[in-house]
Amino acid sequence: MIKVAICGVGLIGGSLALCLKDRPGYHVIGHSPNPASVQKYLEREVVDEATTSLQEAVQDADYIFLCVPVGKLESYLQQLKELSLKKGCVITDVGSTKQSVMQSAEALAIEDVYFIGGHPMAGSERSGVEAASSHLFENAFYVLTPSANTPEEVFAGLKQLLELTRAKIIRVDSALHDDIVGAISHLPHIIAVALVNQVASYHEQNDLYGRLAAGGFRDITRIASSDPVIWRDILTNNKEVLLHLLKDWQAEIDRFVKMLENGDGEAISAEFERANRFRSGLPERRKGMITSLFDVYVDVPDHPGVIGHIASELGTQQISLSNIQVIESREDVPGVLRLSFRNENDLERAVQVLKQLSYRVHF
Ligand SMILES: NC(=O)C1=CN([C@@H]2O[C@H](COP(=O)(O)OP(=O)(O)OC[C@H]3O[C@@H](n4cnc5c(N)ncnc54)[C@H](O)[C@@H]3O)[C@@H](O)[C@H]2O)C=CC1
Ligand SMILES: O=C(O)C(=O)Cc1ccc(O)cc1
Repeated sequence: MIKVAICGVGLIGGSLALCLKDRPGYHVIGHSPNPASVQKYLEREVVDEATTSLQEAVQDADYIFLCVPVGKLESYLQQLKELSLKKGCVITDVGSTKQSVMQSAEALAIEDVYFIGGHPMAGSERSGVEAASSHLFENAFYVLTPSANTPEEVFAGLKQLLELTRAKIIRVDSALHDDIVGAISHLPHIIAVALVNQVASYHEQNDLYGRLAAGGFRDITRIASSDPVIWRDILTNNKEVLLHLLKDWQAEIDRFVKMLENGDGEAISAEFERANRFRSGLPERRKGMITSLFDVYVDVPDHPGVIGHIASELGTQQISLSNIQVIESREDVPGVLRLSFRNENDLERAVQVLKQLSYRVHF
C-alpha cells in the first residue's frame, strides 16, 4: 500500500487526492489543523481518511504533498523536520513559485527524506476543495524541480505517481521556472487585477462602466477573481522577477503611449499583427495558465430558448457540459455563449453537433 499524505486539501490538494483515491494500492490521508476543514474533506469524500494531527497524517507516508499557500511551505518543512517520517519518504509541494521552497528544503535537509519541488501548471481562479476535480491536470504540464542530489530512482518514483493525474511531467530548473511562470502567469494576474481596479474606480463615479463591461473585459480579467491569500504569497515570493517584469511592462505601456501621441496607426497595427502571430502559434486549448479548459464560443441569436435548445441537443447526444456562460448579454444584439466541456472528445463532438445545427462556433 502506498500512503499519500496531502496537507491542505483545497483546489490543488483536493484534485490530486481525487486522482489517487480509489486506486487499488493507494491510501490518501488529508491534513488540516482546522477541524471544520477535516470534516469537509471527509464529507466530500475526496480523501480516504483525514486528521488534524500532522504527525498522524505523515506517519508511514511514502509521499507527502504540501498543497498550502506558498508562504506556509517553509513552516510546514520545519514542522516535518521535527516529526518522525518514514525512511526514504518523498516530500513535494505544488506551489506556484519554486526557488524559495527549494532553498528552504535544502537548508533544512531532513535526514533520509527527499524533497522534490513541484508545480502543476493547471488550475483556475476558483479555490477550495469544492472546486477540486480529478480532471484538473489532464494534458497540463506538471513541473518538477529536483535538486542536484535527488537520486534518479526517487525522481522516477514521484514521476510515476504523478502520471496518474494524466499530466505531462517535465523537469525544469527552479530559477528558470520562476522567470517563465512570472511572465506567463504572475504578471498577467497583476495586470488583470490592476485593470479591474482601474475600471472599478471609474465605475464608482458612473455605474455605466460596470454595466457595459462584457466580452473582452471579462475574458482578460477572469483571473482577477483568484484567491487573495494564495496570490499575495505568490507575488511576494517572486518579488525580484516580478519587479523586473513590471519594468518591462512599463516600457511596453510607454511604447503604446508614444504610438498614440504620435498618431502612429501603422505601429499600432504592427503590434496587433505581431501579437496575433505569436498567439496563433501557441498550443491550443492547453489547460490552466490563462487559457481555459475545453471551451468553445458559439454565436447565438437573441431569442428566448436558445440556450435550452443547445443544452438539450447536446444532452440528447450524451455530451455533458461542465459550464455554460452568456458572455455578451446586450439585449439588442446576438450574444456569445461559452460552453465548457470536461475533455477534448466531448468538445469535438459538441462542435460537430453545433455545426450541424448551423451555429457559428469559434475557439
Ligand atoms: N489556484 C491555482 O490555480 C493553482 C495553485 N497552485 C498552488 O497550489 C497551492 C494551493 O493553492 P490552491 O489549492 O489553489 O488553494 P486553496 O485555497 O484551494 O487550498 C489551500 C489549502 O491550504 C489550506 N491552508 C491555508 N492556509 C493554511 C495554513 N496556514 N495551514 C494549513 N493549511 C492551510 C486551506 O485550508 C486549503 O485546504 C498554492 O501554493 C498555490 O500557489 C498551483 C497551481 C495552480
Ligand atoms: O486560471 C488560470 O488560467 C491560471 O493561470 C491558473 C493557475 C494559477 C496558478 C498557477 O500556479 C497555475 C495556474
